[in-house]
Amino acid sequence: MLINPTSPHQGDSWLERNIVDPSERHDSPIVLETKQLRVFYGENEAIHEGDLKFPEHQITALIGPSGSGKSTFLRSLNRMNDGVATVKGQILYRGVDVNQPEIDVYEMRRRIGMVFQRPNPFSKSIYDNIVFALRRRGVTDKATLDEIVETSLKQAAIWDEVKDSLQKSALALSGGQQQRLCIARAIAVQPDILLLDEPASALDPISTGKLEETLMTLKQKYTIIIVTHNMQQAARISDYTAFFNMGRALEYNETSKIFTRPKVQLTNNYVAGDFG
Ligand SMILES: Nc1ncnc2c1ncn2[C@@H]1O[C@H](COP(=O)(O)OP(=O)(O)OP(=O)(O)O)[C@@H](O)[C@H]1O
Repeated sequence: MLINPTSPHQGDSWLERNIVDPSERHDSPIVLETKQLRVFYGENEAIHEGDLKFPEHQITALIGPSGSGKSTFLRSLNRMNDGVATVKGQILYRGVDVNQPEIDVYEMRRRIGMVFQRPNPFSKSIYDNIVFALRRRGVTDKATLDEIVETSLKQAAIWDEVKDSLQKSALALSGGQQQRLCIARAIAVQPDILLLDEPASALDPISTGKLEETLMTLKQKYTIIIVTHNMQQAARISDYTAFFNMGRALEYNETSKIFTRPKVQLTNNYVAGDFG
């Protein structure tokens, strides 16, 4: 079926969709799953079809044109949209719905951490950025904190650059270093999943390359879901890719298939650069 992306919305039937279930083709368990997800900003329904399953220790990229709902979808996964948007349907983290009223949101966000588009270190030392959440959780032993600082900075591939200046202000770091510091801060609390919303969009190509290398290493320990506008980046680093359009996940498959043999015409048009 030929689809014209500029066609007016004509109900569901005109859209082809092709969503795979990674658990059918991959040994990794599913750590996060959305079911019948719908997200509203007031009357405006920003997500109306986004049932996806995210496999453990894989990188999944969310791609699609501006305004297609990628960030809204991502931010719903750990309830960053609380108070801003209304979320309907289920978001199952290891089988538990994160939207249940009894969920401890603070603890849930420890397990499902987020790194934002612009690096947002606290106006504190590099060391204090990493230990901030740990101290709030009652960890005070200096040797323990020192060890976590070193491990987190090493995992985020920034240790060698900052190990001699841990007491320096985080704001004195370059943008790329600040973003890797924010990743170190997110992993210091031992999350299970890392959500990243266009983490390289404010970075130069060299910093972007370092960030991508870091993410490829981190997937050995964490499940990663990343929103990116950069198609090459999605192709380089992700195992699975979901293509969003007009509030729907239209196609979801292994990244190599999305970029070489997409099944939905609109995905093909998008990855070929015909619109966006
Ligand atoms: N805080 C908000 N309040 C009201 N509407 C919003 C809000 N955030 C997003 N939207 C709307 O929801 C829709 C999806 O936006 P969203 O930012 O999720 O898309 P996106 O695919 O991430 O776009 P981009 O690639 O430009 O960041 C858009 O119509 C947008 O205007």
